[in-house]
Amino acid sequence: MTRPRPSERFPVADESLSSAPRTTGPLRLRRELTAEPGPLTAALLLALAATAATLALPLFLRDVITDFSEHRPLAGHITLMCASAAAGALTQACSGFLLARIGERMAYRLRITLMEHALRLPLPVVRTQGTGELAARITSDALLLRQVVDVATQLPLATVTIAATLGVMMWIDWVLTLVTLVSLTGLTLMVVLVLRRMRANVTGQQDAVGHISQRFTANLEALTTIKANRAEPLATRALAADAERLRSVSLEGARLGTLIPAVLTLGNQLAMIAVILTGGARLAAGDITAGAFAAFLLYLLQAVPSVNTVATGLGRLQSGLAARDRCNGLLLLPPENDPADDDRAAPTPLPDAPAIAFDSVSYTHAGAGRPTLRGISFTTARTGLTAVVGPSGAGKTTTLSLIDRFIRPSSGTITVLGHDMRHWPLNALRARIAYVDQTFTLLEATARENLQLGRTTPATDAELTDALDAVGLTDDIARLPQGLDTHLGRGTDLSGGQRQRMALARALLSDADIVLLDEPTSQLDGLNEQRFRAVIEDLATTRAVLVVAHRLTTVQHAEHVIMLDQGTVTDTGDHPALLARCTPYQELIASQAITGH
Ligand SMILES: Nc1ncnc2c1ncn2[C@@H]1O[C@H](COP(=O)(O)OP(=O)(O)OP(=O)(O)O)[C@@H](O)[C@H]1O
Repeated sequence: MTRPRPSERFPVADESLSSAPRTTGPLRLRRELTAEPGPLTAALLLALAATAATLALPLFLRDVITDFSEHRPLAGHITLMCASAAAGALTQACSGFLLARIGERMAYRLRITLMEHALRLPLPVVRTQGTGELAARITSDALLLRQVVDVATQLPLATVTIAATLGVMMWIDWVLTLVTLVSLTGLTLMVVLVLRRMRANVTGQQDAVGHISQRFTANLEALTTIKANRAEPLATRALAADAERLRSVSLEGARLGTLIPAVLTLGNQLAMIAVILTGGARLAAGDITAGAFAAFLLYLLQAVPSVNTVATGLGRLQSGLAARDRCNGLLLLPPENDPADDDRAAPTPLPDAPAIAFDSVSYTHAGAGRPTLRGISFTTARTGLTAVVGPSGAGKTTTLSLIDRFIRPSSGTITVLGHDMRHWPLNALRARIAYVDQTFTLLEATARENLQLGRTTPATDAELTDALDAVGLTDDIARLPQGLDTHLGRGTDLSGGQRQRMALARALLSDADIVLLDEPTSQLDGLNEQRFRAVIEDLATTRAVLVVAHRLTTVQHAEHVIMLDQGTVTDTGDHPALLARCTPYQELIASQAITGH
């Protein structure tokens, strides 16, 4: 089975980006910065040219002044000066644009990699991480990383400038150069100390950003409950505490940020004092001429901006490294599919095997004190309706989650269409199963796209119409502003019952062998419930339908009922048989947890 290419999973606006190298495994900053060596070299050369043009200006100015004093024509040198200024501006702009382009492309690749990886994480891991925390990686962390790109040209240029200046200084006077180097080493040590603290601080800031966006997202998702319970002040207090944490850690960052220029100024001044004192003594001793000493001081002053550039560049690099570590915290979480999935062929279903077979399966939710499922065993036929019943918290949803491999058993074996679940590549397994969960969430996409999720080939209009008719949604969809092409979510939404029927229509349109339905009638009225029963009975003639049921009407029509209680299978059989012999089942019916609507 081949894995879809990135451009198939995420649409690529700029075609050239689909061939841009993408990160696999942990993110490495150097590899990312040098992912496009051609444009990066061009940006570096253009920046060099801009620097050269700027450096040439004083020389032309000197010539113009000489022309003035010697009454020679000025046109030639003025033209050269203007051309040099224009070339400097142009090359600087081009270099800046190239760098911005490299940075944006790097952020694009990074965001795609992070989003793709997050979507492939196991559901329990995503829940533990938190949606807001994960979202912060593709917003603020990616932004920090994007800003590191400028450093890729600034640092080498400034380093070359410093090295060249030091070379000339060494040529003028090696003793003074040594004094400068010792002073600069002291300065470097101080800056390194501040930078180390800055990196830890940036990590703290980004964690605080993730924390606050997590809580805010969770509150927005629960807004109806918050409003209904007048819990806005409570929610605001918790958010304010997070905002306070972010403020305090950011202030500490700002304090460190202001330390760097202060340390630089102090270091530069100390270097200058040391050089003046030593130079003065050498001048008095006749070891250096006044002209050479003046030239040395000028070069020292010229090196200062480059030293500052290196220090601020290293500061940005620390922020980038902190963001890289946070991104790697996500990228190093193992995805839910096995690494070997890509190379594994999907097994062929065995004709006589049951659709699903559980053999002594146990499962404990992460963080739960005791097992949710304890050694459950059952089988379901290749076609027909199986109802899973049991009191609330018995483990019904957990059982369905195991079948679609959202979670993996702690022990025991699950067989799907005759093959151990571990032998199915994840995509191939899920292609065999249609799952309608309790939330009936719609994607922010058109009604047509929502209906066809999970299909390998697009459905024809006739197939869509048949599915909508079967679940009684034809009129509801026709009333939407653009019918099937109406974008759902945000402004235009469907009711709970309509969404439930959309989910059922999606199951109808799928070519899955197994259909899992988790309490599919909870939001349906009487008429739609009858429709629903007809649909699942129809589905069950050709597929295995496993339904978590709370209504007697559904259970009565099931060929097979699995009674779960406190994580164990209490009994299996058809409705009359269980009613006759299974006390927990009788109690369930009597307590009207299964109602006779
Ligand atoms: N993500 C989770 N983390 C920890 N425990 C969980 C998690 N999800 C479910 N549980 C626990 O597992 C047990 C079984 O939950 P499950 O959702 O499977 O029950 P159910 O039979 O479907 O219940 P209901 O009919 O109320 O939907 C419950 O006790 C529940 O508290």
